[in-house]
Amino acid sequence: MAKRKKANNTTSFSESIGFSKVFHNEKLNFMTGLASLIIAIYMTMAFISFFTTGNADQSLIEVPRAGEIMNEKREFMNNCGSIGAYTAYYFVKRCFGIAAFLIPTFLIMISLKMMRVYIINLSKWFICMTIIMVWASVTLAKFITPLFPNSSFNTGGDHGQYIARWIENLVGSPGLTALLCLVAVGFLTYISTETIYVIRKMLNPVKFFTDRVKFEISNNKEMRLETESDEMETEPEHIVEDPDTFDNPEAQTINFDEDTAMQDTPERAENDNPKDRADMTDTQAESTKRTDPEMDIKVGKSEEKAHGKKLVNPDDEEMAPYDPKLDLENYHYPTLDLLKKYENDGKPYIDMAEQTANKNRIVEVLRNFGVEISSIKATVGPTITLYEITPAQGVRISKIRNLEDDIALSLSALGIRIIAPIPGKGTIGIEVPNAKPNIVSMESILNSKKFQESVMELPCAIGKTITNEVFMFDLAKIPHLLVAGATGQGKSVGLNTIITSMLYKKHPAELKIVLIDPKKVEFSIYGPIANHFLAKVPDEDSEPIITDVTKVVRTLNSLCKEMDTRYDLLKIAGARNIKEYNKKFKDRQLNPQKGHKFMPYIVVIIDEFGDLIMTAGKEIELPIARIAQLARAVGIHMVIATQRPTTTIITGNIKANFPGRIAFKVSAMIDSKTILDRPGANQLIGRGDLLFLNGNEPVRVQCAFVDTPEVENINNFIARQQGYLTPFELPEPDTDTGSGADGAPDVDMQHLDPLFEEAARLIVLNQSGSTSLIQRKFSIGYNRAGRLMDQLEKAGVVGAAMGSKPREVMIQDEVSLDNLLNSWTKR
Ligand SMILES: Nc1ncnc2c1ncn2[C@@H]1O[C@H](COP(=O)(O)OP(=O)(O)OP(=O)(O)O)[C@@H](O)[C@H]1O
Repeated sequence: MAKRKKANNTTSFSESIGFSKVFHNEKLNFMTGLASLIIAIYMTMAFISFFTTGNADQSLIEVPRAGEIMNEKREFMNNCGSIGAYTAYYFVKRCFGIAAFLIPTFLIMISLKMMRVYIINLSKWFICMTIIMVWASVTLAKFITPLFPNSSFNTGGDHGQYIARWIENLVGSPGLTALLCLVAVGFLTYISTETIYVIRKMLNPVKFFTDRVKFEISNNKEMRLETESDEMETEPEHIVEDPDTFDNPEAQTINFDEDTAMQDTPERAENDNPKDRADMTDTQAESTKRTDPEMDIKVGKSEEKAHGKKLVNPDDEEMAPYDPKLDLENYHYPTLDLLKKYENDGKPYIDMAEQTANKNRIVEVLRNFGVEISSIKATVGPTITLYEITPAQGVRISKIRNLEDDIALSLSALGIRIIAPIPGKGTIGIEVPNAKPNIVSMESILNSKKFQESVMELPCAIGKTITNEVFMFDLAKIPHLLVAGATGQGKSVGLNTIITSMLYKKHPAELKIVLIDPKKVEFSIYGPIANHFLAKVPDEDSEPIITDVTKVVRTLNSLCKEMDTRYDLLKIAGARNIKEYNKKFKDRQLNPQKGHKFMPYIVVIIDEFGDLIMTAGKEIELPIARIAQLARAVGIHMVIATQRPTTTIITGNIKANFPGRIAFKVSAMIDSKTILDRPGANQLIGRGDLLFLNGNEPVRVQCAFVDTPEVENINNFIARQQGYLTPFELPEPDTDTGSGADGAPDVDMQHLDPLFEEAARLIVLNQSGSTSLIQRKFSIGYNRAGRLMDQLEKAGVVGAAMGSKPREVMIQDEVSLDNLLNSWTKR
């Protein structure tokens, strides 16, 4: 698992003022938040009281005497005592005047955030409030205080007065006024671009009343229609930039390319139609002339509507498409400021001396072995440099391939890999690890245009290639992924990277994750988002992350059942896959009363799959293979990880059904062959260096690094928002016994399970008819425990199954149980 990494990174505001650590402890957070709230209220009361008592208390504060602060004789008039008087004196009188009220206001915001009442972007509010406070203090001192010449109270405080006087000395009163206006306008523009329109309107009011519609053609490719009117009935469309969501300006910029826009927007396509063009009125046609950008448009009187008969089917009228996100319509996707930035993020560090030395050594070694090359080119990646060699005419590729170890020796570096030839190019690649590897941050990956603009169903951005491109794949297309690598080489970080990138793109209504974690520690950080993103079989045990081996079988069987149900629904709906089905459902072509429902994607992530196979063997392998074979079309995808890439764990059955493979560094070539069907993974350098295979040739990728605090931040961000009431419920799996005529299962009571008697005693002693209790106590699989339970039902020890609840225990004490058991064993 990712250890906490100390990196030289830029810290966020909350980190720098020490809040980020506090934010991780819920109780501490709450109490600190509550304390700040009380302090803020106290400050506000002291400030208010200052207006009536400030003068009286001033002399006591300015000429302090020993012990006076104890206020034993109640010399201080302020309602909040001597501390209140001092606080108010300092902040209101000495600092910001009336504007000092913003200090307790900001404190209230901090407390509300810490108590998780609201999600507040504190850094943004801090900047805004500081600007307002400083500005207001100077403005009040300049303009309001002179209105009350007899008052000893200065509305802008000493700070305002001092700054106002200082600027006035430099630029005079008009200069100060202009400066204050400029700051105000600049600030309002920062808050909202609407300010620009208002100011334009104020500067040229006549034009705004006369020119209500204007066409603006900014360049040949773009044609923008700006309609500005005082009585605008429809709001102009703005692209709202949410600074909280993504701070990559490039990715937020939407370029409208003429060609694609014409294809994409139906309105444009219509206008492009020659017939429609002919129908355009002269006035409209003229409006598109670029040489005549300004014109009036008269809207002709529209035809009167027919009354009486309804032209539209009343049922169709309300058929707005179904939106699965409506349940959590205020859900905010995690923001990029939750992730860390690193030094040199995204930019490879190029050490020219190192590059030249490597090049010289490669050329020299090859020459020593009689291989001449005609050119060599280096591409520096985050952790690896690729040297592309073009051999001289007549040189055999196999000759260079055989020199792998010699080149590695001469470069005295581990992790050299030779790709001969590079697919699609007539060159040979030699990958050499950089002396100073760069960390690829998750932030740099998710903040890329490629990720933000991706329209993949399940986008997984896992890192950067050697050429520094963001590497992504669509898990929905893969459709199942096998991750393997020796311990400590970056598997867990890799799994977190996959989960994180999906969390950044998917709404809780669209994605459900089943987390299986036999190691018990890897996925526990995802506990807080259980009600948003996790799925589980309903059980008396509320833990949504499955750590118990016996429960894994149950969950996998349940997933098989969900898969079968989904296939049935797809069949009835006449859809070939989940995408088509969900589209039909959204278009309201499927009736929810007939069992149809919106299907979220389900991603099953199993860490340490090897452990499971060792303990439960076929019981695990069979459902996994079944899901892997069939579940693709119904949106169930699997990612399984193991640190033991042996053929006993990654069996032929598993391999055949997991076309997507990620190999982190492994110790032996044979392991690499097991995962990738070829060597290569044994030559990686670890720490997230991986080979991704899906089809032909593996791609070398440096996995993005996301550490535990980052994942916690993301999860807390999601957890603070409204979620569903429970994790997504998977169906109760079937036990493999049928039902008898009496409703009780068809059970073979001639061959009682050897654990029958012990299980009966366990149930009676605990007075709990729980299958998982039997599983846990005897460390047996779900199927066997289920069969035992059925035998106990038939014997009359427990009642019938009651869904996910434990069964009723029919025998109250051991004496009655002994009698019952005797009767059964005698038969
Ligand atoms: N992409 C990465 N970039 C930089 N360092 C990494 C990366 N991935 C992993 N590391 C480093 O390697 C360490 C081990 O990673 P990780 O915990 O993911 O290994 P693992 O294969 O899951 O090990 P185990 O199987 O024992 O859990 C991390 O703490 C981190 O220091």
